[in-house]
Amino acid sequence: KERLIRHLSSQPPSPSKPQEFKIGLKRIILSIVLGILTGLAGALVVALFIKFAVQYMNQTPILKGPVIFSPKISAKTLQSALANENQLLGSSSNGKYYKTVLDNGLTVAVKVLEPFDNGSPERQSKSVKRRIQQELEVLASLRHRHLMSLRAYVRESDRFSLVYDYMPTGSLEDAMNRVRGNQLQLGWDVRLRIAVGVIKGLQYLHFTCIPQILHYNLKPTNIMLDAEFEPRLADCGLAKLMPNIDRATSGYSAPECFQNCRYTDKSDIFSFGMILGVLLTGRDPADPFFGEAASGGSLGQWLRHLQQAGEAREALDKSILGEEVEEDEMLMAVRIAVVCLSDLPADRPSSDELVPMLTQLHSF
Ligand SMILES: Nc1ncnc2c1ncn2[C@@H]1O[C@H](COP(=O)(O)OP(=O)(O)OP(=O)(O)O)[C@@H](O)[C@H]1O
Repeated sequence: KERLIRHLSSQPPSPSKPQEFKIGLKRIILSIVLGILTGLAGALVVALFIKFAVQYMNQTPILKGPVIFSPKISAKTLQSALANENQLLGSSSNGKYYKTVLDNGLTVAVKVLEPFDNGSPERQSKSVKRRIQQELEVLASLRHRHLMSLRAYVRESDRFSLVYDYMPTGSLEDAMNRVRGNQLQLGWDVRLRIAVGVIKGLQYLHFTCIPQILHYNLKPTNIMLDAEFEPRLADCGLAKLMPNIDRATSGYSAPECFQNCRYTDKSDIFSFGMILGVLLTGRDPADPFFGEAASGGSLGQWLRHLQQAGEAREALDKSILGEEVEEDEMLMAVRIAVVCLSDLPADRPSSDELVPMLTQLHSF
């Protein structure tokens, strides 16, 4: 009996070491598997959440009527002004610009874009409208001294109208046409100020905006001038916005645009080089002179040829020649224009590099 009591009171025989190890291993494996399963379930929940969030964002309602970003404009005055017959300012395959006076006396320029939809299915057309609407919200949020601010937009069916401030001085194209017709004198200091303003506007789009915004259609008709001839870039990003817009037909477009290659910030820089060339020479790139063999076939080739031959002075607009110091600046500016007009995008400087290059030409 004594032996039985001693046996009952003693501890149960402890499991042997390998058994203990096996149990521990099982527990570890079980916790790893459970951990992986929980992780996978969590990832699935997050992925589903993102999917629904994206779907929800895509489902943002398509706004009808005017969307206003300026306190000076009301939806009612804008709609009644748009219903009137307005003065045509400019026209292209992408749309028409009209001058409109609102009831409160404010004069605005309205770009009526060509309808973006040509019989595509309802769902596709809705997603295009949503995308355009989202992009317009981004464009409306841009604020820079050298950019035209989008003041409002109106969507009617499959057509968008964009509202900007009216600029009485018109565009750089208008100003250069008056210079060519001897109706306006634009000195080198003003022309350089215009070039600096344009490149600062591009620098903002290329380096301050996140994600980067490209202009896609930089040319003198899209550079507005204020009363002091300070430039403001118009139609920023519009060419990308509209699915059926005519993109690569401007004489200011980079060679890669015609070869169906990727459009980059350096393609905008090529257009800037053309604009600098126009400011320096006073010539229109569409001038028949550039069609002749003697000119090399384009404003860019002509400038490059004269610069390499050490005859860049020949290219300068006679009406801006004068002081020697200024002429040195102009010759430096010709070199800058030529490098911006390089065939290879990688050989062109960025807008960030061009701002100091141009501002250092002259102390502003
Ligand atoms: N905000 C504005 N204020 C005053 N005039 C303007 C304004 N916006 C445009 N214009 C006038 O309209 C002209 C440009 O018209 P439009 O944009 O239709 O031509 P485009 O630039 O050749 O076309 P696109 O930009 O579609 O390729 C300018 O040269 C200018 O005379």
